[in-house]
Amino acid sequence: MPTQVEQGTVTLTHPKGSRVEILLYGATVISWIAPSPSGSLQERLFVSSKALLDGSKPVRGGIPVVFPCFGAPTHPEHLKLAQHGFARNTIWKFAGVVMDNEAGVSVKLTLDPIDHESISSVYPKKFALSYVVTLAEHQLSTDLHVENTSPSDSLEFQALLHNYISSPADEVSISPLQGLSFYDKTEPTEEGKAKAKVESRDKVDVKKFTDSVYENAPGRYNIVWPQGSIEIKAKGFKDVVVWNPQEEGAKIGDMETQGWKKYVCVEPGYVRGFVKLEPQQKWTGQQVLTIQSLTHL
Ligand SMILES: O=P(O)(O)OC[C@H]1O[C@@H](O)[C@H](O)[C@@H](O)[C@@H]1O
Repeated sequence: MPTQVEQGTVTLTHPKGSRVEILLYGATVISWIAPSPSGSLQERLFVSSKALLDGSKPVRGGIPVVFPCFGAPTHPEHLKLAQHGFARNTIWKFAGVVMDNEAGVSVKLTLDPIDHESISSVYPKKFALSYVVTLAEHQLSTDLHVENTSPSDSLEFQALLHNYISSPADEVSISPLQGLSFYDKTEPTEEGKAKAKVESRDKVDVKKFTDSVYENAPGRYNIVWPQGSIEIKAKGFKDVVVWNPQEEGAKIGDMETQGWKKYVCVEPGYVRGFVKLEPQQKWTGQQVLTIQSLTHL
């Protein structure tokens, strides 16, 4: 059975051994196992050993879904929402298998605010979310679909797929980001955070505390370390956030000891400004994570 739904978790398996686990809570992908080019199966996502998986708080790791605000809310319609919005801590519905063939297996999860008083009480907008997760032998795709179901109001939102890519943080490099303008959230003052910088590095590392929001990014990123490489392709997400807290991570309650050494986040998003959907319009943001052979680089 390539798809199993049990106890709030959806598990997809591929004949070649790849596997993905998705919690209905937050539609959070909490595990992606995929073979390296040499064939050995490896976990590709970091989840903190202190992460709570019981639905009491967003998962520290995997791929939380950020919607409708990124970071602390700034849009007037989002002011009652928590950091990164409600999609990552709401229970989604399993809506069925979308595809199941030799190439891969794909499922859909949905979130309708009508089912959640916790959302409609703070965000009385009409919209529908669906999330399609597709597993192939060396690849994981996650597509977020947003529909404005209102007959009369527009919908403005931000969205981001907050992957935690398992990798040695002190050895990774991320490219190509050179020449892009970015906002450095590690700057101590609001003025510093709001001032655009230009990325001068050919290969970006996260050896120090990094929280950078690159805008109008190319939509294709390579994360490379001595033993491996993952490519991220993004569509609909014009920005990308590179985050690793380094020692600042010790302040995060559900971060395991030195957990920040085990991952890098390279998060495709639409987070500078807002996607604006007119009544009945739809939008899709997609990320495709692919295990790469180092010899292809
Ligand atoms: O602790 P949270 O809410 O999961 O957020 C983690 C990080 O998420 C990143 O996307 C943000 O750029 C960071 O500023 C933030 O610290």
